[in-house]
Amino acid sequence: MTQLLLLCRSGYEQDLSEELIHGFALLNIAGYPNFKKGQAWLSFTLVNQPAQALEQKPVKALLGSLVFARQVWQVLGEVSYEDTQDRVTPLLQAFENIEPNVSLGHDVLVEHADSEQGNELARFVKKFNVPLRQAMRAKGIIGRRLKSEKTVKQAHVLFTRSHHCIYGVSINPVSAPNPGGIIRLKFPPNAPSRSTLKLEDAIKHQLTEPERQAIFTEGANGVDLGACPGGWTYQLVQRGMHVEAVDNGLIQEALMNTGMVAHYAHDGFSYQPQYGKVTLLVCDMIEQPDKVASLMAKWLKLGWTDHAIFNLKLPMKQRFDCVSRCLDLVRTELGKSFFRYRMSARHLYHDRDEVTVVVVQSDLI
Ligand SMILES: C[S@@+](CC[C@H](N)C(=O)[O-])C[C@H]1O[C@@H](n2cnc3c(N)ncnc32)[C@H](O)[C@@H]1O
Repeated sequence: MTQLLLLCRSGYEQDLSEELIHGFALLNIAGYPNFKKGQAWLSFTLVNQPAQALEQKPVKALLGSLVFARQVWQVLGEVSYEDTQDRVTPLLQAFENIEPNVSLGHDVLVEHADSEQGNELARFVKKFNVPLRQAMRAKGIIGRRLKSEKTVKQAHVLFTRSHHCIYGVSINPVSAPNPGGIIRLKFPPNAPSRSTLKLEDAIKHQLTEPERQAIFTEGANGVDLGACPGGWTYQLVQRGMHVEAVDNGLIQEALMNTGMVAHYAHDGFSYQPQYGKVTLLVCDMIEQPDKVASLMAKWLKLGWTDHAIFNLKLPMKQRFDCVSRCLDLVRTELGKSFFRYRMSARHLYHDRDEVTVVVVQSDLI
Protein backbone atom coordinates (compact mmCIF):
# COMPACT_ATOMS: atom_id res chain seq x y z
CA MET A 1 0.00 0.00 0.00
CA THR A 2 1.26 3.45 -0.86
CA GLN A 3 0.40 6.51 1.13
CA LEU A 4 0.58 10.21 0.29
CA LEU A 5 0.82 13.17 2.60
CA LEU A 6 -0.80 16.38 1.39
CA LEU A 7 -1.00 19.88 2.83
CA CYS A 8 -3.78 22.33 2.08
CA ARG A 9 -5.50 25.39 3.50
CA SER A 10 -7.23 24.67 6.80
CA GLY A 11 -10.88 23.75 6.15
CA TYR A 12 -10.19 22.48 2.64
CA GLU A 13 -9.35 18.88 3.56
CA GLN A 14 -12.70 17.57 2.25
CA ASP A 15 -12.31 19.41 -1.06
CA LEU A 16 -8.81 18.01 -1.54
CA SER A 17 -10.05 14.51 -0.66
CA GLU A 18 -12.79 14.70 -3.25
CA GLU A 19 -10.28 15.94 -5.81
CA LEU A 20 -7.97 13.01 -5.06
CA ILE A 21 -10.69 10.35 -5.08
CA HIS A 22 -12.05 11.69 -8.35
CA GLY A 23 -8.61 12.06 -9.99
CA PHE A 24 -7.36 8.61 -8.98
CA ALA A 25 -10.69 6.99 -9.95
CA LEU A 26 -10.12 8.28 -13.50
CA LEU A 27 -6.79 6.40 -13.41
CA ASN A 28 -8.55 3.28 -12.12
CA ILE A 29 -6.82 3.61 -8.76
CA ALA A 30 -8.86 3.31 -5.60
CA GLY A 31 -7.87 5.35 -2.59
CA TYR A 32 -9.16 6.78 0.63
CA PRO A 33 -8.34 9.88 2.66
CA ASN A 34 -7.77 10.26 6.37
CA PHE A 35 -8.07 13.66 8.05
CA LYS A 36 -9.67 15.77 10.73
CA LYS A 37 -11.41 18.92 9.56
CA GLY A 38 -9.30 22.02 10.01
CA GLN A 39 -5.94 20.26 10.44
CA ALA A 40 -4.71 21.48 7.02
CA TRP A 41 -3.19 18.15 6.03
CA LEU A 42 -4.40 14.71 5.07
CA SER A 43 -3.03 11.34 4.22
CA PHE A 44 -4.31 9.46 1.20
CA THR A 45 -3.87 5.73 0.83
CA LEU A 46 -3.68 4.17 -2.62
CA VAL A 47 -5.19 0.71 -2.34
CA ASN A 48 -3.14 -2.20 -3.73
CA GLN A 49 -0.60 0.10 -5.34
CA PRO A 50 3.16 -0.27 -4.98
CA ALA A 51 5.27 2.86 -4.54
CA GLN A 52 6.29 2.53 -8.20
CA ALA A 53 2.77 3.72 -9.09
CA LEU A 54 3.95 7.19 -8.11
CA GLU A 55 6.48 7.07 -10.94
CA GLN A 56 3.78 6.71 -13.59
CA LYS A 57 3.32 9.78 -15.80
CA PRO A 58 -0.49 10.06 -15.38
CA VAL A 59 -0.12 9.83 -11.60
CA LYS A 60 2.52 12.56 -11.57
CA ALA A 61 0.38 14.65 -13.89
CA LEU A 62 -2.55 14.30 -11.50
CA LEU A 63 -0.49 15.13 -8.42
CA GLY A 64 1.12 18.07 -10.19
CA SER A 65 -2.20 19.58 -11.19
CA LEU A 66 -4.13 19.32 -7.92
CA VAL A 67 -6.02 22.54 -7.24
CA PHE A 68 -6.35 22.26 -3.47
CA ALA A 69 -2.95 20.78 -2.53
CA ARG A 70 0.00 22.97 -1.61
CA GLN A 71 2.33 20.08 -0.92
CA VAL A 72 2.42 16.36 -1.63
CA TRP A 73 4.95 13.64 -0.84
CA GLN A 74 5.14 9.91 -0.25
CA VAL A 75 4.77 8.70 3.34
CA LEU A 76 7.41 6.25 4.58
CA GLY A 77 6.39 6.06 8.23
CA GLU A 78 5.72 7.92 11.44
CA VAL A 79 7.43 8.50 14.75
CA SER A 80 5.75 9.01 18.11
CA TYR A 81 8.08 10.35 20.81
CA GLU A 82 7.87 9.34 24.42
CA ASP A 83 10.76 11.62 25.20
CA THR A 84 10.92 14.94 23.34
CA GLN A 85 14.42 15.79 24.66
CA ASP A 86 15.95 14.07 21.65
CA ARG A 87 13.81 14.13 18.57
CA VAL A 88 16.69 13.54 16.15
CA THR A 89 17.80 10.00 17.06
CA PRO A 90 14.43 8.25 16.58
CA LEU A 91 14.06 9.94 13.20
CA LEU A 92 17.56 8.89 12.14
CA GLN A 93 16.73 5.31 13.10
CA ALA A 94 13.46 5.48 11.17
CA PHE A 95 15.14 6.84 8.04
CA GLU A 96 17.93 4.24 8.32
CA ASN A 97 15.34 1.49 8.25
CA ILE A 98 13.53 2.47 5.08
CA GLU A 99 13.66 0.23 2.02
CA PRO A 100 17.21 0.28 0.59
CA ASN A 101 15.98 1.17 -2.92
CA VAL A 102 14.43 4.47 -1.77
CA SER A 103 16.73 7.43 -2.35
CA LEU A 104 16.19 10.38 -0.04
CA GLY A 105 18.11 12.82 -2.22
CA HIS A 106 20.19 15.60 -0.77
CA ASP A 107 18.20 17.40 1.85
CA VAL A 108 15.50 17.15 4.45
CA LEU A 109 12.60 19.55 4.81
CA VAL A 110 10.82 19.77 8.15
CA GLU A 111 7.28 21.11 7.83
CA HIS A 112 4.17 21.91 9.83
CA ALA A 113 0.57 22.31 8.76
CA ASP A 114 -0.92 25.77 8.17
CA SER A 115 -3.48 25.33 10.95
CA GLU A 116 -3.76 26.85 14.42
CA GLN A 117 -2.15 23.76 15.96
CA GLY A 118 0.43 23.45 13.19
CA ASN A 119 1.48 27.08 13.32
CA GLU A 120 2.25 26.74 17.02
CA LEU A 121 5.05 24.40 15.95
CA ALA A 122 6.48 26.82 13.39
CA ARG A 123 9.39 28.10 15.45
CA PHE A 124 10.45 24.65 16.65
CA VAL A 125 10.16 23.17 13.15
CA LYS A 126 12.38 25.87 11.62
CA LYS A 127 15.04 25.41 14.29
CA PHE A 128 14.88 21.63 14.19
CA ASN A 129 15.58 21.45 10.45
CA VAL A 130 19.26 22.36 10.84
CA PRO A 131 20.38 19.73 13.41
CA LEU A 132 18.30 17.07 11.65
CA ARG A 133 19.90 17.88 8.29
CA GLN A 134 23.38 17.81 9.84
CA ALA A 135 22.73 14.49 11.58
CA MET A 136 21.28 12.92 8.43
CA ARG A 137 24.28 14.10 6.39
CA ALA A 138 26.73 12.86 9.02
CA LYS A 139 25.10 9.41 8.85
CA GLY A 140 25.05 9.44 5.05
CA ILE A 141 21.24 9.17 5.01
CA ILE A 142 21.10 12.15 2.67
CA GLY A 143 23.94 13.09 0.34
CA ARG A 144 25.55 16.40 -0.43
CA ARG A 145 23.93 18.31 -3.24
CA LEU A 146 26.18 19.38 -6.07
CA LYS A 147 25.61 22.94 -7.25
CA SER A 148 25.01 21.70 -10.81
CA GLU A 149 22.16 19.40 -9.75
CA LYS A 150 18.66 20.71 -10.26
CA THR A 151 16.88 17.87 -8.48
CA VAL A 152 14.47 18.72 -5.68
CA LYS A 153 14.34 15.17 -4.34
CA GLN A 154 14.51 15.33 -0.59
CA ALA A 155 13.32 13.75 2.63
CA HIS A 156 10.29 15.30 4.34
CA VAL A 157 9.15 15.39 7.94
CA LEU A 158 5.78 16.79 9.02
CA PHE A 159 5.35 17.49 12.71
CA THR A 160 1.65 17.09 13.47
CA ARG A 161 2.17 17.62 17.22
CA SER A 162 5.26 18.27 19.32
CA HIS A 163 5.61 14.53 19.99
CA HIS A 164 4.54 13.10 16.64
CA CYS A 165 5.77 13.32 13.10
CA ILE A 166 5.23 11.68 9.73
CA TYR A 167 8.24 11.22 7.48
CA GLY A 168 8.64 10.52 3.80
CA VAL A 169 10.22 11.45 0.52
CA SER A 170 9.40 13.86 -2.26
CA ILE A 171 7.86 12.83 -5.56
CA ASN A 172 9.87 14.42 -8.35
CA PRO A 173 9.05 16.96 -9.70
CA VAL A 174 5.67 17.54 -8.05
CA SER A 175 6.64 18.01 -4.40
CA ALA A 176 7.20 21.62 -3.43
CA PRO A 177 10.80 22.36 -2.43
CA ASN A 178 9.72 25.01 0.07
CA PRO A 179 8.20 24.30 3.52
CA GLY A 180 4.47 23.62 3.41
CA GLY A 181 4.45 24.45 -0.28
CA ILE A 182 4.03 28.06 0.82
CA ILE A 183 5.75 30.92 -0.91
CA ARG A 184 5.49 34.02 1.23
CA LEU A 185 5.50 37.31 -0.60
CA LYS A 186 6.32 40.71 0.79
CA PHE A 187 3.48 43.19 0.58
CA PRO A 188 4.66 46.03 -1.70
CA PRO A 189 4.48 49.16 0.49
CA ASN A 190 2.60 51.34 -2.02
CA ALA A 191 0.22 48.71 -3.42
CA PRO A 192 -3.45 49.66 -3.06
CA SER A 193 -4.68 46.40 -1.46
CA ARG A 194 -3.51 43.08 -0.04
CA SER A 195 -5.27 41.41 -2.98
CA THR A 196 -2.23 42.40 -4.99
CA LEU A 197 -0.42 39.37 -3.50
CA LYS A 198 -2.90 36.96 -5.10
CA LEU A 199 -1.97 38.11 -8.59
CA GLU A 200 1.73 38.32 -7.76
CA ASP A 201 1.56 34.74 -6.48
CA ALA A 202 -0.17 33.61 -9.68
CA ILE A 203 2.25 35.46 -11.98
CA LYS A 204 5.28 34.11 -10.13
CA HIS A 205 4.12 30.56 -9.57
CA GLN A 206 1.50 29.66 -12.16
CA LEU A 207 3.28 31.13 -15.16
CA THR A 208 6.55 29.77 -16.50
CA GLU A 209 9.46 32.11 -17.21
CA PRO A 210 8.91 31.97 -21.02
CA GLU A 211 5.21 32.72 -20.45
CA ARG A 212 6.02 35.72 -18.26
CA GLN A 213 8.46 37.01 -20.84
CA ALA A 214 5.95 36.60 -23.67
CA ILE A 215 3.07 38.24 -21.78
CA PHE A 216 4.81 41.17 -20.12
CA THR A 217 6.50 42.70 -23.13
CA GLU A 218 7.08 46.34 -23.91
CA GLY A 219 3.80 47.92 -24.99
CA ALA A 220 1.60 45.05 -23.85
CA ASN A 221 -1.82 45.98 -22.52
CA GLY A 222 -4.32 44.49 -20.14
CA VAL A 223 -7.86 44.70 -18.84
CA ASP A 224 -8.63 44.33 -15.14
CA LEU A 225 -12.30 43.51 -14.46
CA GLY A 226 -13.33 44.31 -10.88
CA ALA A 227 -10.17 46.38 -10.47
CA CYS A 228 -10.78 48.60 -7.43
CA PRO A 229 -8.87 49.73 -5.47
CA GLY A 230 -6.19 48.52 -7.91
CA GLY A 231 -4.07 45.75 -6.37
CA TRP A 232 -4.13 43.63 -9.53
CA THR A 233 -3.77 46.65 -11.84
CA TYR A 234 -0.71 47.61 -9.74
CA GLN A 235 0.94 44.25 -10.59
CA LEU A 236 0.37 44.77 -14.31
CA VAL A 237 1.60 48.37 -14.23
CA GLN A 238 4.71 47.25 -12.33
CA ARG A 239 5.42 44.96 -15.29
CA GLY A 240 5.03 47.79 -17.82
CA MET A 241 1.44 47.18 -18.98
CA HIS A 242 -1.12 49.81 -19.86
CA VAL A 243 -4.32 48.81 -18.12
CA GLU A 244 -8.03 49.40 -18.64
CA ALA A 245 -9.30 49.16 -15.07
CA VAL A 246 -13.02 48.35 -14.95
CA ASP A 247 -15.02 48.86 -11.76
CA ASN A 248 -17.59 51.25 -10.33
CA GLY A 249 -15.34 51.99 -7.35
CA LEU A 250 -12.27 54.20 -7.09
CA ILE A 251 -8.75 53.33 -8.19
CA GLN A 252 -5.90 54.44 -5.91
CA GLU A 253 -4.77 57.93 -6.88
CA ALA A 254 -1.06 57.09 -7.04
CA LEU A 255 -1.84 54.32 -9.53
CA MET A 256 -3.89 56.68 -11.71
CA ASN A 257 -1.01 59.17 -11.57
CA THR A 258 1.32 56.67 -13.25
CA GLY A 259 -0.45 57.52 -16.52
CA MET A 260 -0.59 53.78 -17.26
CA VAL A 261 -4.20 53.27 -16.14
CA ALA A 262 -7.50 54.23 -17.72
CA HIS A 263 -10.46 53.79 -15.39
CA TYR A 264 -13.86 52.71 -16.72
CA ALA A 265 -16.83 52.72 -14.35
CA HIS A 266 -18.59 49.93 -16.22
CA ASP A 267 -20.12 46.53 -15.58
CA GLY A 268 -17.48 43.85 -16.14
CA PHE A 269 -19.93 41.54 -17.87
CA SER A 270 -20.70 43.93 -20.71
CA TYR A 271 -17.34 45.70 -21.01
CA GLN A 272 -15.39 45.32 -24.25
CA PRO A 273 -11.69 46.17 -24.73
CA GLN A 274 -11.22 49.74 -25.95
CA TYR A 275 -8.91 48.84 -28.84
CA GLY A 276 -10.41 45.50 -29.84
CA LYS A 277 -8.04 43.24 -27.91
CA VAL A 278 -5.49 43.02 -25.13
CA THR A 279 -2.59 40.78 -24.19
CA LEU A 280 -3.89 39.83 -20.76
CA LEU A 281 -7.30 39.85 -19.11
CA VAL A 282 -7.37 39.65 -15.32
CA CYS A 283 -10.53 39.40 -13.27
CA ASP A 284 -11.12 39.44 -9.52
CA MET A 285 -14.83 40.32 -9.53
CA ILE A 286 -16.82 38.99 -6.60
CA GLU A 287 -19.41 37.32 -8.78
CA GLN A 288 -20.79 33.82 -9.35
CA PRO A 289 -17.92 31.54 -10.44
CA ASP A 290 -19.86 29.99 -13.34
CA LYS A 291 -20.65 33.44 -14.72
CA VAL A 292 -17.00 34.50 -14.40
CA ALA A 293 -15.76 31.28 -16.06
CA SER A 294 -18.07 31.74 -19.01
CA LEU A 295 -17.08 35.42 -19.33
CA MET A 296 -13.40 34.46 -19.42
CA ALA A 297 -14.06 31.79 -22.05
CA LYS A 298 -15.96 34.36 -24.11
CA TRP A 299 -13.05 36.85 -24.09
CA LEU A 300 -10.57 34.16 -25.06
CA LYS A 301 -12.79 32.69 -27.76
CA LEU A 302 -13.58 36.05 -29.33
CA GLY A 303 -9.89 36.94 -29.33
CA TRP A 304 -10.49 39.95 -27.06
CA THR A 305 -7.56 38.70 -25.00
CA ASP A 306 -4.59 36.41 -25.64
CA HIS A 307 -4.33 35.15 -22.07
CA ALA A 308 -6.35 35.31 -18.84
CA ILE A 309 -5.79 35.11 -15.10
CA PHE A 310 -8.91 35.07 -12.96
CA ASN A 311 -10.23 34.18 -9.56
CA LEU A 312 -13.25 31.99 -8.97
CA LYS A 313 -14.94 32.84 -5.67
CA LEU A 314 -15.97 29.58 -4.08
CA PRO A 315 -19.28 28.70 -2.44
CA MET A 316 -19.38 27.42 1.16
CA LYS A 317 -20.07 23.84 0.11
CA GLN A 318 -19.21 21.50 -2.77
CA ARG A 319 -16.24 23.61 -3.72
CA PHE A 320 -14.49 20.87 -5.67
CA ASP A 321 -17.65 20.34 -7.77
CA CYS A 322 -17.85 24.05 -8.39
CA VAL A 323 -14.23 24.33 -9.55
CA SER A 324 -14.55 21.24 -11.77
CA ARG A 325 -17.73 22.56 -13.35
CA CYS A 326 -16.15 25.96 -14.06
CA LEU A 327 -12.96 24.48 -15.53
CA ASP A 328 -15.03 22.10 -17.68
CA LEU A 329 -17.06 25.02 -18.90
CA VAL A 330 -13.89 26.85 -20.00
CA ARG A 331 -12.51 23.66 -21.61
CA THR A 332 -15.74 23.04 -23.50
CA GLU A 333 -15.89 26.59 -24.80
CA LEU A 334 -12.21 26.71 -25.74
CA GLY A 335 -12.51 23.27 -27.32
CA LYS A 336 -14.59 24.99 -30.01
CA SER A 337 -11.68 27.30 -30.82
CA PHE A 338 -8.60 26.62 -32.88
CA PHE A 339 -5.87 27.68 -30.51
CA ARG A 340 -3.88 25.54 -28.11
CA TYR A 341 -3.82 26.60 -24.49
CA ARG A 342 -2.56 25.61 -21.06
CA MET A 343 -4.87 25.97 -18.08
CA SER A 344 -3.89 25.67 -14.46
CA ALA A 345 -6.01 26.24 -11.36
CA ARG A 346 -4.57 26.62 -7.87
CA HIS A 347 -5.73 27.40 -4.40
CA LEU A 348 -2.78 29.71 -3.75
CA TYR A 349 -1.46 30.60 -0.32
CA HIS A 350 -2.71 34.18 -0.77
CA ASP A 351 -6.15 33.03 -1.95
CA ARG A 352 -8.90 32.77 0.62
CA ASP A 353 -12.17 31.16 -0.39
CA GLU A 354 -11.27 31.33 -4.05
CA VAL A 355 -9.00 29.68 -6.57
CA THR A 356 -6.83 31.28 -9.23
CA VAL A 357 -7.03 30.11 -12.81
CA VAL A 358 -4.48 30.83 -15.50
CA VAL A 359 -5.20 30.28 -19.20
CA VAL A 360 -2.26 30.82 -21.52
CA GLN A 361 -2.38 30.50 -25.31
CA SER A 362 0.52 28.16 -25.98
CA ASP A 363 0.89 29.18 -29.65
CA LEU A 364 1.78 32.72 -28.61
CA ILE A 365 4.55 31.76 -26.19
C1 LIG B 1 -12.07 41.68 -4.49
S1 LIG B 1 -12.39 43.24 -5.15
C2 LIG B 1 -11.10 43.44 -6.28
C3 LIG B 1 -9.82 43.78 -5.62
C4 LIG B 1 -8.75 44.11 -6.64
N1 LIG B 1 -8.39 42.95 -7.45
C5 LIG B 1 -7.49 44.61 -5.96
O1 LIG B 1 -6.48 43.90 -6.02
O2 LIG B 1 -7.50 45.69 -5.40
C6 LIG B 1 -13.75 42.93 -6.17
C7 LIG B 1 -14.17 44.12 -7.02
O3 LIG B 1 -15.05 43.63 -8.01
C8 LIG B 1 -15.94 44.66 -8.34
N2 LIG B 1 -17.08 44.07 -9.06
C9 LIG B 1 -17.93 43.10 -8.64
N3 LIG B 1 -18.81 42.85 -9.62
C10 LIG B 1 -18.48 43.64 -10.67
C11 LIG B 1 -19.01 43.80 -11.98
N4 LIG B 1 -20.08 43.11 -12.40
N5 LIG B 1 -18.42 44.70 -12.80
C12 LIG B 1 -17.35 45.41 -12.40
N6 LIG B 1 -16.80 45.28 -11.17
C13 LIG B 1 -17.38 44.42 -10.32
C14 LIG B 1 -16.29 45.27 -6.99
O4 LIG B 1 -16.74 46.59 -7.14
C15 LIG B 1 -14.94 45.19 -6.25
O5 LIG B 1 -14.26 46.41 -6.33
